[in-house]
Amino acid sequence: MVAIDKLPDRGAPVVVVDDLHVKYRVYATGRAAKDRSGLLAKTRGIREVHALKGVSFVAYENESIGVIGSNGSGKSTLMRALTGLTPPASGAVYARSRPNLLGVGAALLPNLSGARNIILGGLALGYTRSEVKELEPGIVDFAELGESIDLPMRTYSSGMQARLKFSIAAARQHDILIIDEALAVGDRRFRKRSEARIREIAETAGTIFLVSHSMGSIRDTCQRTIWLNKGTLMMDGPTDEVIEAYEATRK
Ligand SMILES: Nc1ncnc2c1ncn2[C@@H]1O[C@H](COP(=O)(O)OP(=O)(O)OP(=O)(O)O)[C@@H](O)[C@H]1O
Repeated sequence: MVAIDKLPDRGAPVVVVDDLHVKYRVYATGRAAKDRSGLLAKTRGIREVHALKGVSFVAYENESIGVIGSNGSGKSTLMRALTGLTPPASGAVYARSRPNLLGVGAALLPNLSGARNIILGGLALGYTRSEVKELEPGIVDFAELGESIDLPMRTYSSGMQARLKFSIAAARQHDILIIDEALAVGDRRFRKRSEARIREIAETAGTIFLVSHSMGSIRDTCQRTIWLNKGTLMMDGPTDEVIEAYEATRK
């Protein structure tokens, strides 16, 4: 069901997803079950997971798009496909510029201080060295980590780590920014501030995808929402309508 024409005025198209299919090939070890002849049962071997099954949509300038769906519905797969990290089995993703995934986590090192990780995370997101230096005080302020900024990151709580990651990624304007569940672990006050920052990025010509299980965050941040179910696009339209339909199926 597509209710896209009910959305307000559109800017230029920024991302086009065209009949996107993604498949994972996994080696299943299977259970050590033997059949009656004493041979291993055929639960082992390469198995294919068809994670996205023909997803299509267009994202425009200035949009914050919520991405919802139950566990395993394909949300993270779709986001990784947008960044080019996961190749399509068929179909295509066209983007005006390379989308940045707010998941600098992989690049951050637990034994380095928050301050050193700001440099590392900034570089991983493609900021220049001088940009990182310039942005650093703002990042430290936004993360509100106080003196902990000089302690190793392994001493941070998961909420503190999430704040640092968000602050690094949101310090700069992005053309296309993908935020996958990063807000879920922060406290309420930080969540509100991050949501405000997301709206700001979207207003100044960015396009944001926010993947979340928190309908509150999606409602407060996104005018448009995409609902994925078992790898297919169930609905794409105004957030209130999509969340209402999604919640109706979960009662
Ligand atoms: N690296 C991988 N290798 C094999 N299968 C994978 C891989 N990543 C995801 N999958 C499978 O693809 C499907 C979609 O997973 P995905 O992580 O995209 O869902 P999701 O909607 O983001 O879930 P969640 O809400 O739990 O984060 C699932 O069946 C999952 O098991």
